[in-house]
This record gives sequence, structure tokens and C-alpha cells, in this order.
Amino acid sequence: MTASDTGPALLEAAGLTKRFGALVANDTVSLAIRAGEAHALLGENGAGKSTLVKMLCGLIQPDSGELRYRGEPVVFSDPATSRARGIGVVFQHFALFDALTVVENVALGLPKPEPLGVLAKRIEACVGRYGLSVEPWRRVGELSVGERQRVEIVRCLLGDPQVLILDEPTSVLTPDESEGLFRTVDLLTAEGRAVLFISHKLDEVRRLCQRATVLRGGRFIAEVDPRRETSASLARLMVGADVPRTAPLVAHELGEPRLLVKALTVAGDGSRGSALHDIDLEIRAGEILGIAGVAGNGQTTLFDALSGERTSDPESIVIDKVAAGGLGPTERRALKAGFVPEERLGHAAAPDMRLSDNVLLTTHGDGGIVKGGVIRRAALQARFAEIVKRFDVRFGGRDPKARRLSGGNLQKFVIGREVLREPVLLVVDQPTWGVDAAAATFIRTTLRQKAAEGCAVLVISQDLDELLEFADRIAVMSEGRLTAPVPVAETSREAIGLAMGGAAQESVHQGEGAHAVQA
Ligand SMILES: Nc1ncnc2c1ncn2[C@@H]1O[C@H](COP(=O)(O)OP(=O)(O)OP(=O)(O)O)[C@@H](O)[C@H]1O
Repeated sequence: MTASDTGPALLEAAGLTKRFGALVANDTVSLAIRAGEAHALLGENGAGKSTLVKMLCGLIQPDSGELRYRGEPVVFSDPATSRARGIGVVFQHFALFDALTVVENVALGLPKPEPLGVLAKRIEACVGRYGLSVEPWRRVGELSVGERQRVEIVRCLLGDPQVLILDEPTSVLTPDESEGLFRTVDLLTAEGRAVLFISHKLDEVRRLCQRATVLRGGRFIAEVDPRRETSASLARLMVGADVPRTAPLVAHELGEPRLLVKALTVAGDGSRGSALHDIDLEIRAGEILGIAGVAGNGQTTLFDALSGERTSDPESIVIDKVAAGGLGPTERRALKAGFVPEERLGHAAAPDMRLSDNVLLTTHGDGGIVKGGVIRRAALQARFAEIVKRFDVRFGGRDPKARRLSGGNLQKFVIGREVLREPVLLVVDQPTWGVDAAAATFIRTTLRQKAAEGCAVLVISQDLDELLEFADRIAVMSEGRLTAPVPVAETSREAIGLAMGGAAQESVHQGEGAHAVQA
């Protein structure tokens, strides 16, 4: 299908403006989403994409401008009204209850109650039709982020939406899962539905979408056919200038082991993560170890075990020569370890606390900011200002609550907060989730610099290309076990992909991975 032969406009924004205090988050923005198309919404972090989406679904009201549905002016006073008219949204932050099953969560969002058995059958039918993999009777707390996202998508699809809005849906997915989602999107558009696709992954946008609207600084910049653009030309439209590439690797000596993990075994806790079996790894000063894997294979438990949210045998985790397995997060931070969890809102940052107080959350044990139990406000403000400046964290106002930040800007803030603590060990789960191309480059370059300065860095990421680009060695997590790490130069995308599927438990060396499958 070409951009010109897509159907009539289903949902239109005509000159929408939204202000937050002095900040104009959307300035007379127009957008038309047509029947049968996948339409990308592009822009840097803070460009105003989420604000526009929130107006399209009635979560917030525009200050001026008009919404039209099938050519008629409409007012969506709340999300229930837009849902009833056929607009479904899957946000970056999921609204699911961990303690409930998938089917119970879906039931909570229904306009009318329905027996759970009947609903489970409807979920199974929807899952089959759109090629999604979701088990209705599993507890949401046991699900990976990727699985939770599929629950949210199914929940939306059960409402029979004509327009489905997906806010950065692939940032938490493996390449295979993303391909699965694209097939779902293709099926939906073939049925004449429209999909609005927000993503920072420009290759995907070019592969999936027939049209793209670009925002910059809250303003409409262009509507283009992304298939006729390059990733560089799209990025240029978003940024208004050329986007830098990741700095080349600076050769440096490796030092002492900063992190030693020995025979780490942790039971699954039934809510957040699956069990770990006999994990061994070592990261030396100056090194970046990447951990790849399909979400839900124990990465969350590994993060929790390393950060001290789950304790283990004291000797099973050694940070800078100190047995740390039995220590909690604050004690591990006192050893100069820093942790960036996957979920930035709610885990890495307290949504209703101001940003400066969120700085305090992980720096209260560092001598410079709290002394003798007293918060040194000036030092805290100085650190806050430094994070904002060095990591280019953009927001309206002086010190907003964390929940007011755009997703990518909050991610930059959390990374900056941990990096500026000058850690000797940094454990980062999904470092560039939701950040734009320029910020992702900046974050990877920063982590490399930290390694060059002698920090040991462990990066858990579902983005294989990211790991291949900036890790020194890669190991794969599969069913709670970790393959032996191998240097990036000695492995390949294919070998890692096979190990991610559990095909090669022993190693991700190029030859051995392929061999294991043939055997
Ligand atoms: N409720 C709010 N109060 C104050 N400022 C807000 C609020 N919501 C958004 N903003 C600000 O509006 C601007 C646009 O944010 P928005 O979340 O729309 O960006 P985005 O393009 O979705 O970014 P990202 O790619 O990082 O998700 C940002 O500067 C953000 O801090």
C-alpha cells in the first residue's frame, strides 16, 4: 500500500495546543490517522508525542484546536469515551495488577462484568487471531515486561478498536517478539484498522509504517512516507541537525575484578522473577559485560540479586572484594555500586516525588549530600543541576515530580543520577529503553567512558544490536542459567539468538552455537 492510497481519515488532530504552565508541549499540532495504515509518530524525547496521544484518547484536554473522528468534531472527555468510539491505547507504563491473573486484569477494564471462563475463551480467540502469545490464567506478577505488553494489547483488542495507539511498543521486545508484533500490526491494518506507532527505532518505522508525522519541540515538522526516507534523514527531521554516532571504543587495560558472582542460586519469588541456577560471572574494572536474553528468563531476578533487593549467600556476590550477597541495596551502594532498574517510574524513581528528592533516593548514603543525618540542600541542588545539565534532561518548571517527565527524559535522569555517584560497579537493566537515537548514543558513550575510567559495567538488554555495539563480552540468560561470556568479536547475532532460544546452553561462540543446533 502507498501512502496516497490509504483510506479516509479515522482520527484527526486539527491544530491542537497544550500548555503545561509556561511550557507549550503541543503547539498547533495536526495529524490525520487513516483507515488501513500504520502511522508513525516521531520526535526526540520531550518533543510532545505522549502529550498528543493523551489528547487523542481523552486523558487530557487540549487548550485549543479540534479532534475529529471520521470527519466529525468530537470531544473525548475521558479515556472511556474515546474507547467507546474505537480508540485503544497501549501506554509505555502498564496499568496491570501483579497479584491478579491476566483474565482478572482484563475483566477489570470491561464496561460490563463477564464470567471469567467466557472472557478467557475470548482472550484465547483474540490471541489466536492476531498471533499473540498470552496465557489467560497466569498471574501478571510472573510475566515479563514483553508478556505484560501483550496483555495490554489483548485488553485493547477485545474492545474492537478502529484506531490502536502503541506507545513505544518494541522498546521492551526481543527482535523475534518485535517481528511478532509487526505481523499483528499488519493483520490489524489489513482489516482496515489504523495503528499509530510511536517509536525511536527508525528502522522499524521504515519497515512497518506507510506514513510518519514528525514533531520537534512540540511543533509539527513534516508528514513523510518513511519508506522513502533513510534512518538518518528521519533523525535529521526530528533533531533539526545530524545525529552523532557512538564514540569509538577507546582501548584501555582491564583491572581487578569488581564483581564476582559464584554459584548464585536464587529461588523464583512467584511475582517478579524466575529462579536463577548456579550463575558464575566476573567483571573486571574497565569492562562492559552484556547479558542478552528473552525477557522472563531470570534477568529481573539477577538484577534484584545484584542490587540487594533479594539477598543470597554472602559469598555468592563479591563487590570490590567484599562479600555482599547478604547486604541490602543501601549497603551495596556504600560499596560504590550503582543500579539502574528496568522500570524507571515506580522502581528507579518515585513518581510523586520531585526530581531533586529522587536524587536523594540513591545518594543519601554518599557523604557529600547527607552528613550526620542532615541533608545538605545546597549539595543536593548542585548534584541535581549537574545531572540535568550533563545528561540533557528536559522538562517544564524548575523541579517537577518524576511523573511529569517524558519517558526518555526520566531515563536520562536515572542514568545520570547513578553515573554521577562515581560507582566502581554499575548494573544497568535496559539502559536506553525509550530514549531517542541521540540520547541512546550519549548513554552508551557515557557507560563506555565509565568503563574506561575503571568502572565494571553490567548491562542487561533485550536490544542485541546495542550489546553487540558496546559490550566487551556477552553472555546469554536462558531459563535462569547463564552461558559462559564470550568476547563480542568471537560471537554473532545468530549464535546469540540461538542461545536466547535455549539452543546452546554451553556457549555463544560462533561455531559452537551453530553446532549445538545441528546436533
Ligand atoms: N503533566 C505535565 N506537567 C508538566 N509538564 C509536562 C507534563 N506532561 C508532559 N510535560 C512536559 O511536556 C513535554 C513533552 O512531553 P511528552 O511526554 O509529550 O514528550 P515525548 O515526545 O512523549 O517524549 P519521550 O520520547 O521521552 O516519551 C516535556 O517537556 C514534558 O516534561
